[in-house]
Amino acid sequence: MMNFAVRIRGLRVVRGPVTVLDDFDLDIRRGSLTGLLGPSGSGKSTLMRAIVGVQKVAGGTVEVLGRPAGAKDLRDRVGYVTQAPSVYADLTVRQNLRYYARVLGAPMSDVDRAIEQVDLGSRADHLVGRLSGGQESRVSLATALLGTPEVLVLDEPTVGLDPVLRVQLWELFHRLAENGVTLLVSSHVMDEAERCERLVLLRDGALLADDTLPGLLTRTGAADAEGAFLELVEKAEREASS
Ligand SMILES: Nc1ncnc2c1ncn2[C@@H]1O[C@H](COP(=O)(O)OP(=O)(O)OP(=O)(O)O)[C@@H](O)[C@H]1O
Repeated sequence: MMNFAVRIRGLRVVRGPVTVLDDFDLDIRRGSLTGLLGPSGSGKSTLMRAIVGVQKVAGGTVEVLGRPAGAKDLRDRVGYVTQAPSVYADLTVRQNLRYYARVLGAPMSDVDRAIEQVDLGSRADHLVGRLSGGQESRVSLATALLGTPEVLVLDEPTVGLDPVLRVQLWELFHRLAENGVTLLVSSHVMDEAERCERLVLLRDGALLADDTLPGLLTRTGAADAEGAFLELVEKAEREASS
């Protein structure tokens, strides 16, 4: 049994004039909930795109569930939610999910289950175009839960959500991980870090840390994830200038 859901070695991604990731390595254990943190522009979305196989890469290898990222047979095993809404405004929540279930070949019984998981039961027959931004992003998330994927890659799923909903979504992520799903969840909100088993900190496309929160706090002497991140940034800058 392979222990890693994602294995990345020597990944290099160039977008336009920018080398976003260079000689990048990362392993993600199966069934883990990993937070991908870093400031805007640090390369989080690019890394996620490489993992789901929609990013052109200039070098290195990305393996997901033992297969090359983007392989055809990974299609229904890997769920991906981007920051841009991917659902149809002129369809209801349920119609959107039925459509995606059909495209993915997922059972129709998944539709109501996914709607409940993102707590949109009371909005199931509302047009997506009439929902709030946070509700709409939960519809996108629900589409990724269809077909019970083994790996979920979620790009800032909690942006624009109120604190109560954020907590509920993190509880859902934990439940999924307990059931063996591997989750990679990006955020630029450091306090969300405290909800992950493992934290991957990115800065300017470089891996600043890949550790547990307690490990990070011990290593940096900081009181919280934000402090640890700042300490690691300063350390990297000291090393770069010496
Ligand atoms: N289509 C593109 N063409 C050229 N450069 C790009 C493109 N998309 C992103 N980049 C550059 O790649 C770098 C990383 O971007 P990326 O979107 O991966 O960061 P991010 O950490 O996800 O940021 P955010 O939190 O703002 O989404 C940035 O410097 C950005 O300017």
